[in-house]
Amino acid sequence: MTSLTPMPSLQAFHSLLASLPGPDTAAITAVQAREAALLKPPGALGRLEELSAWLAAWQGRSPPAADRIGALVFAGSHGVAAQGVSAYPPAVTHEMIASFRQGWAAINQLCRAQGVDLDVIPLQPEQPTADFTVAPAMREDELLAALNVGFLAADRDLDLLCLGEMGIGNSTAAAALAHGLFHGLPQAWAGPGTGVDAERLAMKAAVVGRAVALHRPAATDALDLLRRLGGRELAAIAGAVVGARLRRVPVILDGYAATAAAAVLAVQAPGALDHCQVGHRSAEPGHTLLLQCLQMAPLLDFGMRLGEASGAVLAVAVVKAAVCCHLGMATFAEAGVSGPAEGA
Ligand SMILES: Cc1cc2ncn([C@H]3O[C@H](COP(=O)(O)O)[C@@H](O)[C@H]3O)c2cc1C
Ligand SMILES: O=C(O)c1cccnc1
Repeated sequence: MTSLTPMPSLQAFHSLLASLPGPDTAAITAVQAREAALLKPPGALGRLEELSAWLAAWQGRSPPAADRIGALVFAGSHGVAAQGVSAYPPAVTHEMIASFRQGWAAINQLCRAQGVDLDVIPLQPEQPTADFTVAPAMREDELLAALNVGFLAADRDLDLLCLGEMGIGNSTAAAALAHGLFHGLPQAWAGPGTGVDAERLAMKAAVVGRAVALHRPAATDALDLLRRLGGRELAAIAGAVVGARLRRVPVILDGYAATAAAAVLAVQAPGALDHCQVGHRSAEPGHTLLLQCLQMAPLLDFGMRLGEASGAVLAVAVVKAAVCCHLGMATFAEAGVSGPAEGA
């Protein structure tokens, strides 16, 4: 069943953001009532219990499910890569798209391990965005088109959606977005990405500083910063987050790049990421800062810094575990186990 139609204008996207559906409070209450009756001291499953309630809230049903799980990897090319901000050449973006199709990449194996359906969605990888140190990365029509790619890609029947990216140079775009949205110092937001040396890292931070100095004064709002500093794959992630919200599909975001793309929505419309979890804390230092700004706690902390939705898909194991406990455990009454001691 599909139900989303392309957004005709950026104004339409703004309107959607201003009227996003909220959580299903009856489903939350039902999950919490069952959790309280299950065979464990109340709250003893910690965040697993919270995850069951979160899933139910945003799926709009109790009990929640975690059977049909998808991962979308959006891929795009960045003009800023020509500045030498990555340890790898821009051609890797295109080459990795081919590798995803062959099943050779890390994300292919993680999806197989977790029972997740993978879709790789290229956004004109042969045509880099403009170098944002000299001009806005995208025109308004390009931003709208990329948002729509993500928005419509999220239009599927799923219990959970993992979002990630591929795009050489996009850890620079992520740093510029984070710096543009949350201020601080460019050096705090720029990290090694694919593994640049100290000299290149200093140059990358300078690129981030120059880009934000150029674009922030002119930007009309957070979405306009995404147009100026983002890439097509990052805009597609933002579009997919909104599409999933409308389809009542909870989302797991991947690392630094995916979280920076989604952060645009949080700044534009507080609460816009309430149906999202962050799958892991990336080893990219800016991700920790960004999570603090967003007040989001990652599900895992595995020292990963890959992208490709890898951290989001790995975290699916945790969400599945939450649902298995919620559905499969007996209640005290069913098991005939004694409740708390009197007066304890
Ligand atoms: C072989 C290879 C596979 C990857 N898969 C994801 N990325 C990751 O690295 C890129 C960001 O780092 P930077 O900003 O330093 O270019 C993105 O494409 C991201 O998805 C990869 C990078 C490489 C080299
Ligand atoms: O956390 C990420 O998204 C990330 C980190 C390094 C390189 N590419 C992506």
